[in-house]
Amino acid sequence: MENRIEIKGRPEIELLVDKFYDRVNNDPMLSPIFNDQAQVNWPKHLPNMYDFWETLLFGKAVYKGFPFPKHTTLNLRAEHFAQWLHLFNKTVDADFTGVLADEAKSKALNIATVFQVRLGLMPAAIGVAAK
Ligand code: HEM
Repeated sequence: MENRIEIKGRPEIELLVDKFYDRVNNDPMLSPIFNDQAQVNWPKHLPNMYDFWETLLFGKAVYKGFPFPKHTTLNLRAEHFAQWLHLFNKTVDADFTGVLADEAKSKALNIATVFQVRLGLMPAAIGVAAK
Protein backbone atom coordinates (compact mmCIF):
# COMPACT_ATOMS: atom_id res chain seq x y z
CA MET A 1 0.00 0.00 0.00
CA GLU A 2 1.15 3.53 -0.77
CA ASN A 3 1.53 5.43 2.48
CA ARG A 4 3.44 8.34 1.10
CA ILE A 5 1.71 11.71 0.84
CA GLU A 6 1.92 14.65 -1.53
CA ILE A 7 3.31 17.96 -0.34
CA LYS A 8 0.22 20.16 -0.55
CA GLY A 9 1.10 23.06 1.71
CA ARG A 10 2.47 24.25 5.01
CA PRO A 11 1.39 21.18 7.09
CA GLU A 12 3.37 18.74 4.91
CA ILE A 13 6.36 21.12 4.83
CA GLU A 14 6.39 21.22 8.64
CA LEU A 15 6.19 17.42 8.76
CA LEU A 16 9.05 17.05 6.28
CA VAL A 17 11.30 19.58 8.04
CA ASP A 18 10.61 18.04 11.49
CA LYS A 19 11.38 14.54 10.21
CA PHE A 20 14.56 15.72 8.48
CA TYR A 21 15.98 17.45 11.57
CA ASP A 22 15.03 14.42 13.71
CA ARG A 23 17.35 12.43 11.48
CA VAL A 24 20.01 15.17 11.63
CA ASN A 25 19.83 15.17 15.43
CA ASN A 26 20.37 11.41 15.50
CA ASP A 27 23.25 11.50 13.03
CA PRO A 28 26.74 11.09 14.53
CA MET A 29 28.37 13.23 11.82
CA LEU A 30 25.88 16.10 11.59
CA SER A 31 24.38 16.38 15.07
CA PRO A 32 27.59 17.79 16.66
CA ILE A 33 27.75 20.53 14.01
CA PHE A 34 24.22 21.71 14.76
CA ASN A 35 24.14 21.09 18.49
CA ASP A 36 27.73 21.61 19.70
CA GLN A 37 29.38 23.90 17.13
CA ALA A 38 26.43 26.08 16.13
CA GLN A 39 24.33 25.47 19.26
CA VAL A 40 21.21 25.81 17.19
CA ASN A 41 18.13 27.17 18.92
CA TRP A 42 15.68 24.61 17.50
CA PRO A 43 12.43 26.37 18.43
CA LYS A 44 13.70 29.32 16.35
CA HIS A 45 15.47 27.40 13.58
CA LEU A 46 12.61 25.03 12.69
CA PRO A 47 9.99 27.73 11.89
CA ASN A 48 12.66 29.54 9.85
CA MET A 49 13.19 26.34 7.87
CA TYR A 50 9.43 25.89 7.39
CA ASP A 51 9.41 29.39 5.87
CA PHE A 52 12.47 28.63 3.74
CA TRP A 53 10.93 25.50 2.22
CA GLU A 54 7.52 27.11 1.76
CA THR A 55 9.24 29.89 -0.19
CA LEU A 56 11.21 27.39 -2.29
CA LEU A 57 8.32 25.04 -3.08
CA PHE A 58 5.33 27.39 -3.21
CA GLY A 59 6.97 30.67 -4.24
CA LYS A 60 5.57 32.45 -1.17
CA ALA A 61 7.91 35.16 0.03
CA VAL A 62 7.71 34.17 3.70
CA TYR A 63 11.45 33.48 4.10
CA LYS A 64 13.56 36.62 4.04
CA GLY A 65 16.98 35.43 5.18
CA PHE A 66 20.39 34.80 3.67
CA PRO A 67 21.29 31.12 4.12
CA PHE A 68 24.86 31.02 2.83
CA PRO A 69 26.69 33.18 5.43
CA LYS A 70 25.49 30.90 8.23
CA HIS A 71 27.50 28.08 6.63
CA THR A 72 30.87 29.77 6.24
CA THR A 73 32.17 29.38 9.81
CA LEU A 74 31.24 25.72 10.38
CA ASN A 75 34.27 24.10 8.69
CA LEU A 76 31.98 22.08 6.46
CA ARG A 77 33.49 19.47 4.15
CA ALA A 78 32.11 17.63 1.13
CA GLU A 79 31.31 14.57 3.27
CA HIS A 80 29.02 16.70 5.47
CA PHE A 81 27.07 17.83 2.42
CA ALA A 82 26.89 14.26 1.10
CA GLN A 83 25.45 13.10 4.43
CA TRP A 84 23.05 16.07 4.63
CA LEU A 85 21.74 15.25 1.15
CA HIS A 86 21.54 11.54 1.93
CA LEU A 87 19.38 12.22 5.00
CA PHE A 88 17.25 14.77 3.16
CA ASN A 89 16.55 12.43 0.24
CA LYS A 90 15.85 9.56 2.63
CA THR A 91 13.36 11.71 4.56
CA VAL A 92 11.54 12.74 1.39
CA ASP A 93 11.47 9.24 -0.10
CA ALA A 94 10.23 7.63 3.12
CA ASP A 95 7.05 9.67 3.43
CA PHE A 96 6.45 11.92 0.42
CA THR A 97 5.64 11.50 -3.23
CA GLY A 98 4.76 13.64 -6.23
CA VAL A 99 6.15 16.56 -8.19
CA LEU A 100 6.93 18.75 -5.16
CA ALA A 101 8.69 15.87 -3.40
CA ASP A 102 10.95 15.56 -6.46
CA GLU A 103 11.36 19.32 -6.56
CA ALA A 104 12.41 19.43 -2.90
CA LYS A 105 15.17 16.91 -3.61
CA SER A 106 16.43 18.71 -6.71
CA LYS A 107 16.38 22.13 -5.01
CA ALA A 108 18.28 20.74 -2.03
CA LEU A 109 20.89 19.29 -4.40
CA ASN A 110 21.18 22.58 -6.30
CA ILE A 111 21.66 24.64 -3.16
CA ALA A 112 24.10 22.14 -1.65
CA THR A 113 26.08 22.33 -4.89
CA VAL A 114 26.12 26.14 -4.88
CA PHE A 115 27.19 26.19 -1.20
CA GLN A 116 30.01 23.73 -1.91
CA VAL A 117 31.26 25.70 -4.91
CA ARG A 118 31.21 28.94 -2.87
CA LEU A 119 33.03 27.21 0.00
CA GLY A 120 35.71 25.99 -2.40
CA LEU A 121 34.76 22.34 -1.90
CA MET A 122 33.74 21.68 -5.47
CA PRO A 123 34.83 23.03 -8.86
CA ALA A 124 32.30 25.40 -10.42
CA ALA A 125 32.25 23.40 -13.66
CA ILE A 126 30.46 20.47 -11.98
CA GLY A 127 26.94 20.26 -13.27
CA VAL A 128 27.88 21.83 -16.59
CA ALA A 129 27.24 19.35 -19.38
CA ALA A 130 30.38 17.93 -20.99
CA LYS A 131 30.83 18.77 -24.65
C1 HEM B 1 26.67 20.14 5.51
C2 HEM B 1 25.41 20.52 5.37
C3 HEM B 1 24.78 21.58 6.25
C4 HEM B 1 24.97 21.86 7.57
C5 HEM B 1 25.87 21.12 8.58
C6 HEM B 1 24.13 22.99 7.89
C7 HEM B 1 24.05 23.59 9.13
C8 HEM B 1 23.36 24.74 9.41
C9 HEM B 1 23.43 25.48 10.64
C10 HEM B 1 24.28 25.08 11.85
C11 HEM B 1 22.66 26.56 10.52
C12 HEM B 1 22.50 27.71 11.53
C13 HEM B 1 21.28 27.60 12.34
C14 HEM B 1 21.19 28.78 13.26
O1 HEM B 1 22.03 28.90 14.16
O2 HEM B 1 20.30 29.61 13.09
C15 HEM B 1 22.04 26.50 9.23
C16 HEM B 1 21.14 27.42 8.75
C17 HEM B 1 20.46 27.28 7.55
N1 HEM B 1 20.68 26.32 6.59
FE1 HEM B 1 22.06 24.86 6.68
N2 HEM B 1 23.42 23.36 6.76
C18 HEM B 1 23.79 22.52 5.74
C19 HEM B 1 23.30 22.55 4.46
C20 HEM B 1 22.23 23.30 4.03
C21 HEM B 1 21.59 23.19 2.76
C22 HEM B 1 22.00 22.22 1.64
C23 HEM B 1 20.56 24.08 2.76
C24 HEM B 1 19.55 24.39 1.68
C25 HEM B 1 18.94 23.43 0.97
C26 HEM B 1 20.58 24.78 4.03
C27 HEM B 1 19.71 25.78 4.42
C28 HEM B 1 19.81 26.53 5.56
C29 HEM B 1 18.98 27.69 5.86
C30 HEM B 1 17.87 28.27 5.00
C31 HEM B 1 19.39 28.16 7.10
C32 HEM B 1 18.82 29.36 7.88
C33 HEM B 1 19.61 30.62 7.59
C34 HEM B 1 18.95 31.80 8.28
O3 HEM B 1 17.99 32.34 7.74
O4 HEM B 1 19.39 32.15 9.38
N3 HEM B 1 21.60 24.27 4.78
N4 HEM B 1 22.49 25.39 8.57
